[in-house]
Amino acid sequence: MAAAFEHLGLDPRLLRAVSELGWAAPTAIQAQAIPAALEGRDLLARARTGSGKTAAYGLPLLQRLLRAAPGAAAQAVRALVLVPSKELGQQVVLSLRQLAAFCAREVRVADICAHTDLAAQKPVLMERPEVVVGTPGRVLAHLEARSLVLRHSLELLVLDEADLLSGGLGCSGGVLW
Ligand SMILES: Nc1ncnc2c1ncn2[C@@H]1O[C@H](COP(=O)(O)OP(=O)(O)OP(=O)(O)O)[C@@H](O)[C@H]1O
Repeated sequence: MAAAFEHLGLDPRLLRAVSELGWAAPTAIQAQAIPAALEGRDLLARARTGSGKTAAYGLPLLQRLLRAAPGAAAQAVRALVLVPSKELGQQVVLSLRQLAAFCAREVRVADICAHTDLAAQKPVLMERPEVVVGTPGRVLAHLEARSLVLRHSLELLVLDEADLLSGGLGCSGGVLW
């Protein structure tokens, strides 16, 4: 039987969010992935659709950002989640915000997936959110415009639905989901 969420070493604020969502126990992918990710290991995970992969990376990602939260003066983008479509991105943002509901001040999640004017998204990034969720095209455009700077602050990279992303990125490493 899978371990209870309480036995995974998660921050009480994350446990409270999980409880509010009514989740009784981790799914199989969550029970396997969360302890390994909390140890800081790079992961490549695959599970069927609807198996709870978003929280499998989302919970350890949030935990890591909470565990070593720098002071407000050092605010910067620390985690990047790349998604293949804006629709998936919106789902991921919603899930991460639900999981971060009780630490929303410490960990802010920005959505730059929408295909709106770049200038309209810049204020979101100027807030220096800890987590950015975006499609490769949008992220690249913001990097080129220097409205997104990752070089000195990025700690965590997630490639969600990496099989759909990899053609566009030509990637062969990182944290793949
Ligand atoms: N431990 C859990 N207990 C109950 N429900 C859960 C649990 N973890 C996730 N869920 C719910 O299961 C649903 C599917 O989760 P999620 O979207 O993360 O799956 P997924 O594996 O990423 O799916 P997809 O491959 O379609 O993106 C969501 O509604 C989520 O809230």
